[in-house]
Amino acid sequence: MKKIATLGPKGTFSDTASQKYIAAQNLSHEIEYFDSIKLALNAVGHSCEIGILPVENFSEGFISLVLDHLLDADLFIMAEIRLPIRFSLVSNSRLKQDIKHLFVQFVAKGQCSEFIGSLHNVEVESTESNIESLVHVQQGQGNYAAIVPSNAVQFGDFPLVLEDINDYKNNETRFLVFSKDHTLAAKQANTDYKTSVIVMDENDHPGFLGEVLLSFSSRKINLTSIMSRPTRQTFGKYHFFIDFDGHIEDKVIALALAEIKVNCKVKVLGSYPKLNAQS
Ligand SMILES: O=C(O)C(=O)Cc1ccccc1
Repeated sequence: MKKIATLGPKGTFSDTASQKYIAAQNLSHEIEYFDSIKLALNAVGHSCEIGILPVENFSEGFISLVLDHLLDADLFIMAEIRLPIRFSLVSNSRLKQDIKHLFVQFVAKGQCSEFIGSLHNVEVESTESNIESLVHVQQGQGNYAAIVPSNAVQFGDFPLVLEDINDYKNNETRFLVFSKDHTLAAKQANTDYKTSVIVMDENDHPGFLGEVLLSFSSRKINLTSIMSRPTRQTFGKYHFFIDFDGHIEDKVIALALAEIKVNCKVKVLGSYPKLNAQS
């Protein structure tokens, strides 16, 4: 049976995103859970055909670990998934002020930073997944607490449950569906597409970014995000992750990319249906 690699264990937001994708696409894939985002990414094209991992939170921005993996790995983006994200705090203590040790997944930390800032004299420990945080409290001492997906806890599970502790009420995370297979799905009519590329300035030259942006703006191509990541070779050199509206097979997009390729290396990560929050 074909497999999807995601961040485990069962019950993580990545699991929820994977289940959502399986249902929407009517897939019969089995989910294989990994202990970290990195391990799940590494499994794509090996034990699993597909990987589904978080890439961007609407308040915190991109998860660098995932972007950096895309630089080196030969992965293709097949789809995006958007998921509403709500966090609760659970604790074995009855009172918030009795909490001494907090477990929080490293992506969740930034999304609940105001709440975490309201805790005093608490040791904060990063975890790999929100369910790992939950398990620490289920198995741990009285003064332990964890930030967990709200749908992972039920009334009465813990002496203390504080709901909706995320900094922004309409919190959302975007997940990407990755594969090693670069075959583009046939472009559907009446579907809005988005394309992701990495632009690398091979021969560092003045005006590089301005030229790239002009190739898009002069053709009225709408950029939806631009993000720089250090090349990790030397200070001051960056790769640019650029998302824009349109499909790689659209004439204007092909022309823009051909122009950019004259001076820069371009890695196309994929063209996939663009989602809105309700999708
Ligand atoms: O740990 C999880 O549940 C994940 O899937 C990672 C994550 C963390 C915070 C927001 C979205 C996804």
